[in-house]
Amino acid sequence: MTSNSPLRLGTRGSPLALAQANLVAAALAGAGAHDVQIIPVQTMGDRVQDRPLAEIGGKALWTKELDRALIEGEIDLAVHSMKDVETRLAPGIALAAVLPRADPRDRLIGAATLADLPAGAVIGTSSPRRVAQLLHQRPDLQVVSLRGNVATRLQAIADGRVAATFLAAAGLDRLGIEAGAGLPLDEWLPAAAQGIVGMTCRAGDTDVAALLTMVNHAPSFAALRAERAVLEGLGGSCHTAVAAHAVPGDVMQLRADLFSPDGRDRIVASSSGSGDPRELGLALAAQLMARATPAILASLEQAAA
Ligand SMILES: NCc1[nH]cc(CCC(=O)O)c1CC(=O)O
Repeated sequence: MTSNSPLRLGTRGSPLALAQANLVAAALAGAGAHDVQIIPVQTMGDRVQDRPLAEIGGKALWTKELDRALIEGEIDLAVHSMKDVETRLAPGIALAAVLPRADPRDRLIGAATLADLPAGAVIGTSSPRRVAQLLHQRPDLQVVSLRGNVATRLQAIADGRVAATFLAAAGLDRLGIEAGAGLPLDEWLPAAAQGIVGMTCRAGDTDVAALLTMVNHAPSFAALRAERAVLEGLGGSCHTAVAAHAVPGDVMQLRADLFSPDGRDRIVASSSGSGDPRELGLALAAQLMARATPAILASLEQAAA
């Protein structure tokens, strides 16, 4: 990058991804980088919409093409929903900054509360975490796979194909869609990193890294590191039914729930500390692992395979 060439920002092409890219471009403009070119890149995750993410190869589907575009110098930074970014970054890729976290909660669409769902109702979601959390509280419900972008999933409710679904509040808010009821954090934890938009660049690209550091929101980055460390410690992937949420501060509060895939077993753990967020997350993962049931251990082994 030279000072008079545009900064090329790579993003997925979905409406949500583009909204997030625009937020990053606005933040960069605030830091003096006014010449930002947004470059949509199609990923495998966007192309294959009819099968669960866990089945078609996991989170790397969202990032691989953007990673390649970075490494090959087609773009200077990439913007990601951090919840979709694998725990281990690809070689040569660095996570440089995050925006201030948006609402981290899941929203239930189709009913005001989980208790309001009629017995046996059909719920659409393809997230192993949401399936397990739901069945833990409501084993009577039926779950069917439902993928696609936010609009597709809302349409499934409108069409009556499912009675309810879950969407991240952050995504709905960024798209300006008012729908659903936020699930309280004390009853329903979100995915690690939910609501956090991150910026990656080539490792060693000090010019871009310095610019991104100017827009970084340090408390959200700290929360992200703790939550991602929970996944790291579990060897977690998008197959794993795990939820984690950190509240940053002088003393960070971290909670995580780990479920068996059928939702029958749930391990809850929490901790707080003022040290390294990653160490806090790894320690919490160790606590969870020490108490994991046979069904949970089997699902973690399967996810790692
Ligand atoms: N898995 C798709 C995905 N990745 C990030 C978000 C929402 C935005 C965010 O969490 O920052 C969503 C949609 C959803 O789960 O409803």
